[in-house]
Amino acid sequence: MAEHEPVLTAMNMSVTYEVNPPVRAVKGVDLVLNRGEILGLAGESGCGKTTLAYALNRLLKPPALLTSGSVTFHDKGGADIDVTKLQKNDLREFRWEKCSMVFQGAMNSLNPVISIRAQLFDVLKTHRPGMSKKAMTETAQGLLKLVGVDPERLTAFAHELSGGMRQRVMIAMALALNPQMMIMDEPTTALDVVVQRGILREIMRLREQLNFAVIFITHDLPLLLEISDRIAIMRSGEIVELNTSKNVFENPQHEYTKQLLSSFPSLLGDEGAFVRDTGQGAAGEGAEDVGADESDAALHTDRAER
Ligand SMILES: Nc1ncnc2c1ncn2[C@@H]1O[C@H](COP(=O)(O)OP(=O)(O)OP(=O)(O)O)[C@@H](O)[C@H]1O
Repeated sequence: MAEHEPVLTAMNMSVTYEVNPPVRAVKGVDLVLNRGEILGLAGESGCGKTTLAYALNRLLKPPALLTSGSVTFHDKGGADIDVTKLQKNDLREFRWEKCSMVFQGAMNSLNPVISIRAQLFDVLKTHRPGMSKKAMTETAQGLLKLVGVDPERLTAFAHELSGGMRQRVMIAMALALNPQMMIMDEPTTALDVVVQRGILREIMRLREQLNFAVIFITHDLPLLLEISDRIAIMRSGEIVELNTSKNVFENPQHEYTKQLLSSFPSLLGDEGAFVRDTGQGAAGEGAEDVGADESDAALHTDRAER
């Protein structure tokens, strides 16, 4: 659960795409992510969610330009890291060791010609150079187990895994160096609903177990209401409302939040249609869920990948 101790503080973030005419995609955004919390970032397509995430992780490329803002990472060792000033190795280390990212299409970015083991080993060899082969194997097996994939699958190639399993492997990679925070940008959108739910439960269970914080980006507000501690509502490059999930749902303040809520009819159904998962139940369900999800993943692989 969230401890109200910040792990990341972003102030006055503004990003412009320097095209003609310029697009001001993010405008003066302040955001604090607390240690161990899931912070949902919601808003319709094009409102600037991905651009903001890239700015936080220093992944912006031209024509995107950070025109203002600071990002401070509060390391668990006590040091404050000015992310906007990090260079080369320090930036590389920050991106995987402290703050990792899972993208929507991540599962398609697995290398098709080398095994899952080789890809996990690559991460470990680069960031943990002294690690023995035995230790790397154990770590890689442990990571797959963590995300509910049979460690036997280490020798598999990407095409031998379902879409759901590949996305789980990407989450394992993002977890490989035990980061303090993760940015997940539509990590399950390309998957069918059953596989999606299995992975979301897994993410919630893992965050209970490992206590990393998550910025979870999606346009799917009902999903965020279920999994997030707090939700930031973004519109036209600005965060117009930021509150606990409960308050966003029960007592939305901004007109746009109200509109967004009303655009999901399922949220307005009979009482009981909306059930917020506390994460407690999810922790115990992990193992069972994996089996269900894997068989479903196998059944629906084609659909998930279309
Ligand atoms: N390379 C680019 N050049 C110009 N404008 C861009 C570029 N990339 C994004 N934009 C614009 O920046 C704004 C924010 O885009 P962004 O992708 O961050 O939104 P988003 O909320 O993540 O959308 P989605 O949910 O569709 O991914 C949009 O108006 C988009 O058209």
